Amino acid sequence: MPIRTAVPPRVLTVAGSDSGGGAGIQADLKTMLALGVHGMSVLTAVTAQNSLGVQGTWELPVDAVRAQYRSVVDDIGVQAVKTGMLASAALVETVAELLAGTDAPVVVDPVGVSKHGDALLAAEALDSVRTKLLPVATVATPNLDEVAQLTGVQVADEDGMRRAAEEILAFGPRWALIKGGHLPGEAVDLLTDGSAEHWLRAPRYDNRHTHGTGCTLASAIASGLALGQDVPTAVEGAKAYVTGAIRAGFALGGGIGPVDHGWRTRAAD
Ligand SMILES: Nc1ncnc2c1ncn2[C@@H]1O[C@H](COP(=O)(O)OP(=O)(O)O)[C@@H](O)[C@H]1O
Ligand SMILES: Cc1ncc(COP(=O)(O)O)c(N)n1
Repeated sequence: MPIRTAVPPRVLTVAGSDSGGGAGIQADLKTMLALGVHGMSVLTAVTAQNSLGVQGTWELPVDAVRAQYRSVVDDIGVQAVKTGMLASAALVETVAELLAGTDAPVVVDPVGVSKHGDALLAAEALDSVRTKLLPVATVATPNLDEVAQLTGVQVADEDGMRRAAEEILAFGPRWALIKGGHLPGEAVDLLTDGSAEHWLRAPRYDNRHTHGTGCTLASAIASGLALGQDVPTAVEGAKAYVTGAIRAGFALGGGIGPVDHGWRTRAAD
């Protein structure tokens, strides 16, 4: 077999580790593999986590985050970046400062609380997310709890999603993707840059195994951007991927199981 010379686009996730393998760094790298890009990681925190909740969290020192980022960017290079759990104000500010220096598109998933209600971001870090991290985002992907934390807007319907998007865009990201996964009915998300409005609709699967949906969606968007897609195309492809992964979610553990990142390669059963 000839030695391959072409290289895939490279995508970097800056996020926390989920020992259960459903969310965080693990979800991000699995998504990237499934979507045909080379995934790389800057670890910000380690969680002891499973389908029942988060049993422990350990943050990495800011120097360890800076060093990982420099190792990846200075040698291998990145075509897109995704951020997830950043844990503390110091880590949010360090990551925002590093990303201010990249030309690559940045997808910010402003992770606040896990599906089980465990805090993944210190309350005093919210202001750094608003003023330092969101301004460097190409796309910000808050869920409705994160919208409430960041803007105070309580979304109950699609008009509320529009209001939420305006408030998120005011912090400076180029696009806002407001995820309506926590509303009843269809799984509806709103993508907007303040002028164009794209509504993404998918059937809601009555599947409680949704651990990692937000991480998966944001990593899939970053993968699409690295492959050269524009933002609406990357978001549309990511929505289709996460919808399939939710539909195929695994009943692992005694609580909320993970989505199936490999659903496209697994035979239907
Ligand atoms: N039960 C479900 N069926 C289909 N899509 C869903 C379901 N729950 C969430 N989604 C979709 O999954 C993606 C992640 O949304 P959400 O669960 O709100 O994010 P997070 O994981 O950050 O809380 C969104 O596109 C949302 O519409
Ligand atoms: C390390 C880490 N990062 C992110 C999430 C959010 O994922 P979810 O909202 O699906 O619990 C998580 N639970 N753990």
